[in-house]
Amino acid sequence: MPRVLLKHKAGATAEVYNFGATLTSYKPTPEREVLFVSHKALFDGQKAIRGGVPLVFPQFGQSKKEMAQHGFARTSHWELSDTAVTEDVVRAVFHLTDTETTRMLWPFSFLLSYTLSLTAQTLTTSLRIENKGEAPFEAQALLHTYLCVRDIGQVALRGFQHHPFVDKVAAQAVERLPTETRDSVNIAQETDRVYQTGANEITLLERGAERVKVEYTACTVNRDGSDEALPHPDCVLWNPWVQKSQAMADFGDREFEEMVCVEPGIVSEFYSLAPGQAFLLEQTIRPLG
Ligand SMILES: O=P(O)(O)OC[C@H]1O[C@@H](O)[C@H](O)[C@@H](O)[C@@H]1O
Repeated sequence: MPRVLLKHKAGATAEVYNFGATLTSYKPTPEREVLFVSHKALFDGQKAIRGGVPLVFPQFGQSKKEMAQHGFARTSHWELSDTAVTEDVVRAVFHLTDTETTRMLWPFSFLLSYTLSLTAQTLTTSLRIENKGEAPFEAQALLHTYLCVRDIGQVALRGFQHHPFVDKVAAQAVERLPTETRDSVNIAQETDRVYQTGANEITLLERGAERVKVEYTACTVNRDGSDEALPHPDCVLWNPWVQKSQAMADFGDREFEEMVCVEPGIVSEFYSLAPGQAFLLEQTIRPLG
């Protein structure tokens, strides 16, 4: 399958497949991989790639049953529309527009532009969703970032404290959302939470040492170019743990020990975009230590 390799003169590299515009590798140095991709991931141009950073759009989950879980962006073939190399940044831009197939699933006209910017120390992935039609539409979007870890038992995540969350594992209706009380969140069971966080920054620690930071923002861009930040972008925290891992054909039974997903997005509701308006959802992955 076609893919694009970004190489920074300082040594960092990134690899992106046109299929889903899925980022599958980010190495800040030749020896260090930041992203997790399952050994059983399929690269068949049909199934979403299990790992890296699949793009979720226009729905998170499957509230519209006629559309696949997490939408069609991650299983569509994107076009490489631009590349650029400057003194500091290596950049690639991918585009996806509506087709007859997408309009059958979701009857709207859109332009998705996905920009990957590799610097010596960071990788920024920026998804711009523009309403190209004449009617408003409602959508959700998320950057489904799979981070690799050495041992999930030694992992802690900072940045969720004080934020309300929906616990998708508990799956029972609650009158008021619980709030995260822990400064450091560890993972010792199936975890699937939508944090309604305004923190905009999650830090992953391994054995007490900071390893990687995911910084993120979301905003609406108006027709005239002005923008308004969404004060509370969401961040999903996911680890399938034992049973869910066994149930996934494209994921190893014990691979839950080697990954955790930190997924910035706008998913706790559907967001409305007027004609000509756009959403910008952006994350910067910053390896540390
Ligand atoms: O198997 P999929 O469709 O890639 O989804 C993986 C997971 O993605 C997460 O974002 C969801 O919160 C989980 O509920 C889901 O299981």
